[in-house]
Amino acid sequence: MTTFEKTPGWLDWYAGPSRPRFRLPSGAVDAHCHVFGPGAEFPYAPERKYTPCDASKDRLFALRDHLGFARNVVVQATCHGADNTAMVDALRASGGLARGVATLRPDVTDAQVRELHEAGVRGVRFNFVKRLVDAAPRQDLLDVVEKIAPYGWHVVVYFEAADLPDLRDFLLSIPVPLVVDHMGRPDTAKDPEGPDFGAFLDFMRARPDVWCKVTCPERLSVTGPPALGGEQAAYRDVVPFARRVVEEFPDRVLWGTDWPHPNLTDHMPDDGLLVDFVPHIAPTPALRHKLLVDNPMRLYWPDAD
Ligand SMILES: O=C(O)c1cc(C(=O)O)oc(=O)c1
Repeated sequence: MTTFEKTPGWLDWYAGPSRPRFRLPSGAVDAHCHVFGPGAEFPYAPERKYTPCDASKDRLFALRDHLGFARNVVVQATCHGADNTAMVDALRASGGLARGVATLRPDVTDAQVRELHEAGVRGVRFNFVKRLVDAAPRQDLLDVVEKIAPYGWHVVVYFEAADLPDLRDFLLSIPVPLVVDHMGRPDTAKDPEGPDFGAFLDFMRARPDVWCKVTCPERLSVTGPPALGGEQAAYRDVVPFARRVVEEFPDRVLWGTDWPHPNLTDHMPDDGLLVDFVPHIAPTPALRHKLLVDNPMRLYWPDAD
């Protein structure tokens, strides 16, 4: 049995989250969350940039039920590299209530992609955040796209706002739908109406199949206050950014908890209070239903009734 020592300063997920005041619509999907290990069963990858606390599928499913979600989309975390075993184990244990996003190397075989598809994987993640992964050659990424395209998968992309100008043309050349993590990580100290976030909105306008996760206020907020201690006005500086995206692109936005919140250094949010953030960025019941139910179902469970 392998034991792992957490990265110094690692913040564990919040035990005992509150029950959200905002009642999620029936059938809501937590469209961005992860499992970590447990490391003794599913060892962390040698090439990882951090070693997390364990965050098992059982904990994830308990949180799903506690918060009032019906389904999860489990995104492969970089601490597991391209070994998708823990994520796939969660999908298989979910009874069809979880879909997945994998990390793949260009030498993946068609049989392996098919097996992942059968387990519930519907996307592949390309990570351009330098603190999380070593850069992959673009040709390798295009080779992966060629393998997944026949299965109707999409590409989830994670990048920092400063890297968008360099990545834009490459990303827009990828011939399958794109899903951007965490709004392309805007600098929320800047003006949401300014040129930097404008460049991100332009990127979304460039193709009708670019989607956006309006997630991670706890990561993007500069001024807080944190979602702790019953705070109902958490992360207010992030609201105008997320709301702009939700209002302009109501049919291609997704939301998720990001549990178990890798690499936070300031505080670990109460996930119940994070759910209470949603009505601030999606102010009407119709927008919330698209964000939490219709959109993720169209992308991840298109054949469900
Ligand atoms: O896969 C990960 O390691 C990862 C990390 C972060 C982050 O550190 O920002 O965010 C994510 O959504 C996923």
